[in-house]
Amino acid sequence: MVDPRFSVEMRDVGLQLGVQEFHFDCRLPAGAVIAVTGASGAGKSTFLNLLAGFDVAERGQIVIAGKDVTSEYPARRAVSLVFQDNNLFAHLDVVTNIGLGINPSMKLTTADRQSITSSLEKVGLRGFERRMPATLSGGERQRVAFARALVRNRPVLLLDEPFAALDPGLRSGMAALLLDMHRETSNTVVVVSHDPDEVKRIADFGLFIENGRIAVAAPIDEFMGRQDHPGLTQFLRS
Ligand SMILES: Nc1ncnc2c1ncn2[C@@H]1O[C@H](COP(=O)(O)OP(=O)(O)OP(=O)(O)O)[C@@H](O)[C@H]1O
Repeated sequence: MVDPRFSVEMRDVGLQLGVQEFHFDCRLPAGAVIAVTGASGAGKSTFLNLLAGFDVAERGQIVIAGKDVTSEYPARRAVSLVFQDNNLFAHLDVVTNIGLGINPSMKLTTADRQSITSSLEKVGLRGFERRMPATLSGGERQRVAFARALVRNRPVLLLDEPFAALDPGLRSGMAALLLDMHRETSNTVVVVSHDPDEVKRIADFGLFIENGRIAVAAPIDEFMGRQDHPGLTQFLRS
C-alpha cells in the first residue's frame, strides 16, 4: 500500500557492506526538508545511496513517490542528486552539464533550453553557459549542480553534504538557495548534514543514524530538543 503522505519509504531494508550491517525502516513526510545526521561512518551516505540506487537493498522495499523502486536503476528513480563533489563532467561546458540532467542524449526541445536558461538565472549564473567546470569556483560549480537538479524537477532531491567544501558565507547562501528551490517545487529534500545549526535552520524533520540504523526520527523541534539519546545529544552540541 502506498501512502501519499510519505514520499520516501524504506520498509525493513537490509544490506551488508564489508563487516557493516545496515537496517533502515522509515517513512519520510512528503514535501519536507529532511536532515540526515550521525557520526562519521554511521551510514548516512549508505542511506542516501540506497535511495539513489547506487547501493542495492539485499532485502526489504524502497518506495519513492509512490513507486516501488527497490530493483530500479538509478536513472529510473524519481530523484535528483547534488553531492559534495557536485559530479560535473569536466570535459563538458555548463550548459551541457545541465542539459544532461534533462536528457542524457542531449536531445533538447526549445522548452528544455528555456528551462536551462531560467535555472541558470535562478542560481545567479547567466552568462556562464559556455564555461568549463575547471574555470569555475567551488561555489559556482555547486550552483551548476543545483541548476541541474532544478531542471530535472524530480519529486525527491538527495543531497550528500552539498555545502561541506564551501566557506561559511557561501554555505548559508547555498542553503538559502536550496530553500528557495524547495519552496518553488514543493519537492521532498533529503540532505546529509554535519552541522546542527544548519539542520535547525533548514530542516522540518530530523533523522539520526547510528551504527547502520535509524536511532531517532522526529519533527525538527522534537529532534533538536531530544535529550534521551547520547549520540544525538553529542551531535547537537558539536
Ligand atoms: N563498499 C563498502 N565496503 C565495505 N564497507 C563499507 C562500504 N561502504 C561503506 N562501508 C562502511 O560502512 C560504514 C558506513 O559508511 P557511510 O559512508 O555510509 O558512513 P557516513 O555516515 O556517510 O560517514 P561520513 O560522515 O564519514 O561520510 C563505514 O564504516 C564504511 O566504512
